[in-house]
Amino acid sequence: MAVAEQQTLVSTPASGSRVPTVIVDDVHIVYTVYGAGTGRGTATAALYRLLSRKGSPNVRRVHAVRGVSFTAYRGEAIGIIGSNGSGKSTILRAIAGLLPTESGKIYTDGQPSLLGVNAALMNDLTGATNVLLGGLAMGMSQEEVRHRFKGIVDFSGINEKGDFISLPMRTYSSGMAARLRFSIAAAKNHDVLMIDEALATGDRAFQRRSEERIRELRKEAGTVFLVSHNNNSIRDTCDRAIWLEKGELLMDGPADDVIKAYEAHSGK
Ligand SMILES: Nc1ncnc2c1ncn2[C@@H]1O[C@H](COP(=O)(O)OP(=O)(O)OP(=O)(O)O)[C@@H](O)[C@H]1O
Repeated sequence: MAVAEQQTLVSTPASGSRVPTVIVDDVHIVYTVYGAGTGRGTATAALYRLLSRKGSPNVRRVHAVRGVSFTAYRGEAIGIIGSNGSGKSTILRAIAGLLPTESGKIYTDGQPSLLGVNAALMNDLTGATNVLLGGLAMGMSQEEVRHRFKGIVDFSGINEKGDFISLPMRTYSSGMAARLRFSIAAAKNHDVLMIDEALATGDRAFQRRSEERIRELRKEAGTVFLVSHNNNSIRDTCDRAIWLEKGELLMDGPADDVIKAYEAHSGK
């Protein structure tokens, strides 16, 4: 794989002008899948090929993002919408520097944090130890994590029904794990914070707290990207939305307008 085309943005804004935090310039992203079938024939034929182990392993390319360009500015919360497989997670992973681009360039101001990846949570360790590790992984000092510990646990709501924070993460439901991950990540101010469907797993009370925190993070001058299939979540937290479909950018504009067009398209 080629080296990721993510570059640091050196911004020297004139006073009063908007400060760009992420520039995505005509980006194409292609996954290479090794050992894939050719896609021809029936499922039975594919199973036969698999069992007979004949032929060389096939390589297939999935062109997930096609010529996408946009600029994000400080203080914006941008919703990324589109149907399943339209390239939303892929573009976020590329902005985080986790995927190389096939062509095009991504410039970022600081290190973007992709929620769920930067907070390196470990299943066999307790929630409490994960709060410490996650905080350290995000660059906080031990003192800072200790100072924020209670706030993080309270925000997550993990201890609402008993002392769960001292149990290993593997005993948590997927919703509880997602809430703790969000709470750790949201404890720090980020230049660019990207949240991929994290809000979908929490209950309504947690979603409200998270949306409030996203609004605060925006005020603290960061840029927030939110990938979600919940259009109301996007409407409540984002002023701008980007609509991807089959890897292409179909629309970029005020969240209300873009969601309206998307809903009309998807018949919701
Ligand atoms: N690791 C991978 N290897 C190969 N192809 C992949 C990989 N991850 C995603 N893809 C493909 O890239 C395309 C875009 O996927 P992506 O996960 O970015 O979509 P998405 O819009 O986030 O979807 P969803 O709403 O279902 O989460 C899809 O065709 C998918 O099959």
